[in-house]
Amino acid sequence: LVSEEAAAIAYLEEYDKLTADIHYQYTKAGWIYETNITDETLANMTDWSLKLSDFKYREAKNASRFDLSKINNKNITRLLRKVMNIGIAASPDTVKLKKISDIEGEMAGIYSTAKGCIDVTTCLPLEPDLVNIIANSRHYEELAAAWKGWRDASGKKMKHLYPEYVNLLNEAITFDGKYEDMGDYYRSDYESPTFESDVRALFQELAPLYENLHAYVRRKLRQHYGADKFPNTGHIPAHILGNMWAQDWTNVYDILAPYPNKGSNYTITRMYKVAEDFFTSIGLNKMPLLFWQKSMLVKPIDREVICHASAWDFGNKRDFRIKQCTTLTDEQLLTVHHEMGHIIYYLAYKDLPYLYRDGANPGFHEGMADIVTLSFQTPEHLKKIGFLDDVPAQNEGDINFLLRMALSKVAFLPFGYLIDQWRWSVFRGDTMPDSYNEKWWDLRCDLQGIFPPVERTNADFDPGAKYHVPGGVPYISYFVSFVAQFQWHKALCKVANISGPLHRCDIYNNTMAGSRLNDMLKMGSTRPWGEAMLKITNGTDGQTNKLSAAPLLEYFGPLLKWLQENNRMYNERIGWDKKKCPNVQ
Ligand SMILES: C[C@H](NC(=O)O)C(=O)O
Ligand SMILES: [Zn+2]
Repeated sequence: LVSEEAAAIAYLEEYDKLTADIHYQYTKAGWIYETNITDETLANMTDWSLKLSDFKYREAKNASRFDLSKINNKNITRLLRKVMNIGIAASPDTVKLKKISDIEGEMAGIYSTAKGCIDVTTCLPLEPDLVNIIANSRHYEELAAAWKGWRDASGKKMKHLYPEYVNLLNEAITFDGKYEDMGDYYRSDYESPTFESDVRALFQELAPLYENLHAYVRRKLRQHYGADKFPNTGHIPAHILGNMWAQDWTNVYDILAPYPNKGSNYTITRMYKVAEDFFTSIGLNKMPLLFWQKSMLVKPIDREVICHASAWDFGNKRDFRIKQCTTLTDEQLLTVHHEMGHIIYYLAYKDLPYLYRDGANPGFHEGMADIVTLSFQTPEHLKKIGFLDDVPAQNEGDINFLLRMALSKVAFLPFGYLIDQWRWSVFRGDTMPDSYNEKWWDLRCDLQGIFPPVERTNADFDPGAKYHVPGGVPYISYFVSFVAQFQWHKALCKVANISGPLHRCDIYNNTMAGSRLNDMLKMGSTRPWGEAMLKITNGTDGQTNKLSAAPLLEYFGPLLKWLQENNRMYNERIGWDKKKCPNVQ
């Protein structure tokens, strides 16, 4: 009699090959669609997504024949559970699954081909045109036109699709009774029953830092745009923060503090080479030749593409790509490092069983994508790589540098937190279609302290104006990433014996830091993520296997002190009226 375990091992070996092959086909179909949006490429992608669902459904049935209670090898049972954890593919109703793919394809198509009109004759794509207006214009009305134009052309156009999308996802995911709703399924990636309350506690711990940054930025923007633009509720207009979603404020740094513009002696390829050089300097992998041959690094001129930057693992251990409509800005240099960080993670775990080729949790993959940005943005480093012509060290003191980092790493926190607060409440049925937009602005006004520059009603669908909502991509992973990356930065700087304040630490060229990081990366998702966290933080002054806001607060400690003094000196109110939102019905 073949033991249950031996039979399971034989099955998993066969499964590993089959799943890699079909995922290769599915990923290739996705790539062909995203880099050339047509009816045919959409149909082909939908066809492969249904083939993949069929495969998952069939193999989940096959794997369920094993009696897990008779297998005490934790690795085998973890793999078998992953074969059976198939999300919405658990639904046998392939008509509904096809409908879900069709709606997703339609929403992604609307989002990626939308042209926002800034006046009666000028309609522009999001990237790079509208993004550049929001980043560079300093005219209130021009910014408002781009902000409104984008939302009218994207979210508003897909509003009618979202209610059915939510219902179909919930029907499919609750079919086998494992999950309460689609939000419950998304959260299960973190393998923790307390995950939702853990992230809420982290957010509350970080709120005072955000509120002090918000107060300072509001005062400086009020000086620039005039007090009449700022309601006495304390909110900041959503469209003057340099980013279409007000999630990253680095583009208005020039209003907030004097700082030289970025160097012009850069090319797109050099941006990628600089990023690669950082990873190889700490002992991590180079990009494979295929990466340079197959990636799409600039926006094509002859076809519609999905411009939102992304990193791709084709599942055959060789083919890894980035798709990015790269432009020459420092925000984009961050994104280049971000997407390449994903590729480094893929390369670190590429020889694991397919089921383990994943981040320890989704936030870890995003955290790895960002971790080097905490080192490479130090002024000394930027000068070293020539991205800055000259860093006026006397102006670029600690506070200016920390302020700049806070405009991306602190400003983001409420946004990274709130998207899935909205989405989870929709999947739970707490937020119904007739209050989608109202709930969205409740959260944006309450947690981010911003308000819409033009009237919003429930005819609008502003969540749909952010890529990840029509894209069906979870977002809490970015919030988790922003917390975890500072834990890792602190630990790696300790391992690298780099002393001094955390925000001045640069692990460039430090292979001890790189090898400690790689120890975590090569684990993939073989173990629950707390063990992966310990792999990095182990033995570095009291960090544990949990998420902790302490390293982020330590990194920005000097800035918080300065902000509190500055806000007090100008008698600037901290915070805003959380339950009042101007311009929202
Ligand atoms: C932070 C997130 N990054 C990403 O999608 O890669 C975003 O762009 O909204
Ligand atoms: Zn990412």
